[in-house]
Amino acid sequence: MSEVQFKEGLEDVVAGTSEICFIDGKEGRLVYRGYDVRDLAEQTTFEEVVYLLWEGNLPTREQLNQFTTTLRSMRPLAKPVYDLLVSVPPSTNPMDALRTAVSLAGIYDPDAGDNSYEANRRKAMRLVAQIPTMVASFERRRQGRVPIAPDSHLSLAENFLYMLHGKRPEQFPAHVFNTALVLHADHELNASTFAARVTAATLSDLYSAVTSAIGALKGPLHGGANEEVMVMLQEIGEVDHVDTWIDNALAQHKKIMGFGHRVYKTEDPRATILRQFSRQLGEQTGTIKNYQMLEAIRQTIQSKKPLYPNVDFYSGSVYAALGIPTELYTPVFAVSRIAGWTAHILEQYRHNRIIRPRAEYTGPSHRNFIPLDDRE
Ligand SMILES: CC(=O)SCCNC(=O)CCNC(=O)[C@H](O)C(C)(C)COP(=O)(O)OP(=O)(O)OC[C@H]1O[C@@H](n2cnc3c(N)ncnc32)[C@H](O)[C@@H]1OP(=O)(O)O
Ligand SMILES: O=C([O-])CC(=O)C(=O)O
Repeated sequence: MSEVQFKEGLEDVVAGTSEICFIDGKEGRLVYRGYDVRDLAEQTTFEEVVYLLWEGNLPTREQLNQFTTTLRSMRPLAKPVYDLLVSVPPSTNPMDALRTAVSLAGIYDPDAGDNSYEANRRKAMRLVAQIPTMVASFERRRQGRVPIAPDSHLSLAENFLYMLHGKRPEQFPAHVFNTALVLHADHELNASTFAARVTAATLSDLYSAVTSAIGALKGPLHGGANEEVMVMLQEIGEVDHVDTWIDNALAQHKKIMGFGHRVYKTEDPRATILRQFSRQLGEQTGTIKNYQMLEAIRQTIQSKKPLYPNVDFYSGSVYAALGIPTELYTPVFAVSRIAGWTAHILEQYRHNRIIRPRAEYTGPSHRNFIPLDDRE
């Protein structure tokens, strides 16, 4: 029998060191490179946060101009990647389309095969620039429409909404979407980032690491929960039905999507900010019912259990108010989290040791071998 101690789900296990992101789960604080996410949320562009996560410091205006100019020039997709996205069946799950497009993009990356730091930094930039184009192009395909080419005059947040809807967004929706991207950019060793680091730690390439991460993000216990919250709202239907629906779900020990967190033992600070946007945008766009139902769910749950909303609880209602279809909520998470994944992959390459934990063996101990013809 193994002498190795184990914690189910690796709860509270410290699996590495990182300079990128700090979470105070008791106080409900999220910090990127020393900056509280509440300060960054209202005052920075997503591009500044990408720079911060990668470089460790906020850029000067000149550095930011150079950085965004390069990012904007990298938005168009390689032709085979574009062709893939407009040819897979429209019924394809958008996360599957994104995972496959990212994997294919790795083959056509001009730095493919080069695992130097500089090449990986350029690959990371291409992915931050191109994942929005991939997600929007596939959404147009799903709708039976022609993809819209990126507009290099627009910020990353504005350009994504433009590629989705075919018109430049108003200032407030673009600001809200930018803030959502800032809030989702990194979160320490969450499941998808851990998957990315495990792959990178074998010294596999950056695209393989990001493909691993996308697969992990898709699951409903992680990034996929934001879509499940909207499915739950549709199932409940009316604010008046919330109490009964939640009572039944809890009695059946069902997990309420968008609630609970491995690290936060209080409200997720990102949920607090997104709740305000959910209400504001809900009032402005006639989608306030989503917010009202979410608040009724929160009150019902919190009257029974010390459980708190996480980032996925309100994000869908914000995206719905921005005209983003439910099936895109998790891909939109990837549009932002690519910043954190790549920051962690680059950090892993800089101080690498293969990640290889142990398992506590719970199978049978010694058994006598029986030749094939003697087995019953
Ligand atoms: C971006 C993100 O990934 S944020 C997370 C998104 N995921 C979700 O919203 C899915 C719903 N939530 C969950 O499944 C979980 O809370 C997770 C996966 C986020 C965290 O899981 P864990 O840290 O393993 O917590 P665990 O499942 O052990 O829950 C601890 C206790 O809280 C309860 N609990 C946790 N989350 C929920 C929930 N969403 N609904 C109901 N009860 C819950 C559990 O039943 C358990 O209760 P018990 O001790 O009486 O058995
Ligand atoms: O940290 C986690 O486990 C999940 C999460 O909130 C995130 O990835 O943003």
